[in-house]
Amino acid sequence: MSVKLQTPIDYLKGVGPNRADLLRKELGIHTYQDLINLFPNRYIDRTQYYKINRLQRNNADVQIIGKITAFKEVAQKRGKRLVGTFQDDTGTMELVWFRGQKWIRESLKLNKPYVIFGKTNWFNGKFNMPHPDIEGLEEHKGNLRSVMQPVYPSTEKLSNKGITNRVMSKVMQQLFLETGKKFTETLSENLLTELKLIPKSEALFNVHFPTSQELLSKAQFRLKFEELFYIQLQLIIKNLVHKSKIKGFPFEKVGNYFNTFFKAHLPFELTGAQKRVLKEIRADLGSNAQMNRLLQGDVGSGKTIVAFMSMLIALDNGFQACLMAPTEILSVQHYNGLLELCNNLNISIKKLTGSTKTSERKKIHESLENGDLQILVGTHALLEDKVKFKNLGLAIIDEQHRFGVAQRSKLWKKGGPPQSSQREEAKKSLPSGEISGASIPPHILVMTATPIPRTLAMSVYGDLDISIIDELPPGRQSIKTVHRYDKNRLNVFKFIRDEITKGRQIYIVYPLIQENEKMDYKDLMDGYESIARDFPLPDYQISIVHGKMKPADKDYEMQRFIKGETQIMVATTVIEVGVNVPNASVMIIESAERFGLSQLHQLRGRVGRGAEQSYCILMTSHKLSNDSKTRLETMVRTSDGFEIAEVDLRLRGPGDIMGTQQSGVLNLKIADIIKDNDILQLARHHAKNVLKTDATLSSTNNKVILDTYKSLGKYKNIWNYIS
Ligand SMILES: Nc1ncnc2c1ncn2[C@@H]1O[C@H](COP(=O)(O)OP(=O)(O)OP(=O)(O)O)[C@@H](O)[C@H]1O
Repeated sequence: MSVKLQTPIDYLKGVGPNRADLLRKELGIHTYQDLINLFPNRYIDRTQYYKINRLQRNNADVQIIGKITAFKEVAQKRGKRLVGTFQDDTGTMELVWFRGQKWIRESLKLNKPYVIFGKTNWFNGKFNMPHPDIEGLEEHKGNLRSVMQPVYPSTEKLSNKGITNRVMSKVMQQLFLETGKKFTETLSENLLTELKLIPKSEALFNVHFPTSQELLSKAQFRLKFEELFYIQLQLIIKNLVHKSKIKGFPFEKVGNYFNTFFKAHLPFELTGAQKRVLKEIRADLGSNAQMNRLLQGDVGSGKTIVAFMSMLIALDNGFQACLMAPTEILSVQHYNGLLELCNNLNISIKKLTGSTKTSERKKIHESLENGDLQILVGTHALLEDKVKFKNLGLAIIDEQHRFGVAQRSKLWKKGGPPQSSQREEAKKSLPSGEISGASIPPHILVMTATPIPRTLAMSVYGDLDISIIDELPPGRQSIKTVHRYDKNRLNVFKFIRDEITKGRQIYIVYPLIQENEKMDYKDLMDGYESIARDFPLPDYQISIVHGKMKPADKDYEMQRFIKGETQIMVATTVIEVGVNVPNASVMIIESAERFGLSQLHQLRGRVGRGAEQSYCILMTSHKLSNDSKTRLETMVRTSDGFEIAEVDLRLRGPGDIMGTQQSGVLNLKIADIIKDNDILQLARHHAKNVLKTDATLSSTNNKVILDTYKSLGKYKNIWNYIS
């Protein structure tokens, strides 16, 4: 059987070289197996028949039994059309063909019972059906698709090239005929029995030729479960292998740095969530495995202190730590924040960014290599080859979405040479025969302020451990969010004046979308000028920050705002992540309809960081699309980052959410990451269970799972294994 499924699609009767080419190019179908795994995306109920006198205008999926009583050719502007009079016991209508007329005339017989299927139009006082799907009544009765007709994805696109849905169904029938309808089972007996799943062969048959809704549902459930099960199995195994194979340095103790800070210098009491997450990190760092953890926390939830205290554990064990942020502004801010926290602890900390002067750079390189420097904060400048640590024990990455996996792995190699003394010490505590020092990577903590819907996190980051800070520090007031139109601008400006009089600061953010950069900069500069007119010197001071400014100028403007020397900050989204100015209490987002939901949420997170009541005003001037309306309404309704992320996922689909590209979620053939969330949870639960009792999948019962798992490519196509 396996030989058969690998057969190139050209060999299937009814395909031929032209169709084979189309199938390959347009649908990526090369073999019999690819074809079997092209699942229909919907089904038409073909047990219902219309009567001609019950037709309404523009009915889709209409099926009628009747006969053709006459043909005529009608001249039209270019060429002619063929018209057939079609009659049932209630009336007549017309069938129309604009091409293939000769063949139609030859193959269809007058007065023979036919079943026609298609979309009806109303033209010249009559119903007609152009290019109907047509078959003899007898043939129709014996046809499997006469119950529920599958509609295959993309056939619409290909139907004018000859691959109609009907052709696809025929080809599929032929395929099942040639393969004998028998396919190797790919789930274990235990799973089949426990979950009452139908066998593989039955599922494949019923998904392509369903004979009832009930069987179709069972077939879909089984195949969706299977698809998600193997993705989850793969992710969990990856995580387990990581934990058992990739050794990390066990940070055994919590020492002076941590304890002194905790007892004497903690600026506030930690929230329950911060404590829980710190415990999770502490447990990772103390184990023999390398930590590979994602720290999710909504904007303003207090990730920085967690990051800092994790660094203290590294320092307590004689290791260095680093923190990498995606932008200069953010890394400077992190640096300033951490510098303050380091103040009483006598810790050496430096920052390294693109604008660090060469002489300073040299000093940093030296002190990193000789171990004098304990913490380095910076941008991707940290990844440069010249940056060598003596013994990097913990690397923290803020907002890794912007860095990507390749850069994350670059940090892995920065651990430092194996001969350093702490490394030697740490190695001694590893079980004997483990990986050599050179290949022991630092622990990695990835922080993100963009909540990732749990469903997606499970699929995309299933191989990372995830910690969530789901509690805001006490005393935070919710940010009042409103949507205002351009015509309300005067009121909005009055509101800004009032807030400034109270001593608050204001952000005004303009969109900046790369494709339209020129226009956007013009909008920003026009906006700036108009604000400068309405808020004139010397009463008002305005900062402006955008991506085209030199880093030093940006920093200067940013610092003026942070110090409270300016009251208004006009900016593009460069201030989107992480910027922390507690006195800023109003966020005005211009052309808010142009921002994505998670971006709006991030921007709003820049206010509400102090004790004062804060506001977010979403300004729009244009007519809104439905999606934009949903985005703005969601922002006004809720400030829960996870809820917002769920809506975002529904609106944009997983494809646009960063990080999904590397995962299997985009290649799903039958399951839907959003709609099939329940099946996903079930699949994850069972994948975990199977591995809990039989981690190596070596039991007889799990042999089928092991075989299937082994034949999986790197999620490229989870269905490449039936044989
Ligand atoms: N437990 C706490 N109690 C009171 N204030 C806290 C607590 N934790 C953090 N904060 C304060 O809350 C503010 C936000 O914290 P932080 O900057 O760490 O948030 P964040 O999670 O990094 O958010 P973002 O991703 O938006 O930068 C800071 O001013 C910080 O000092």
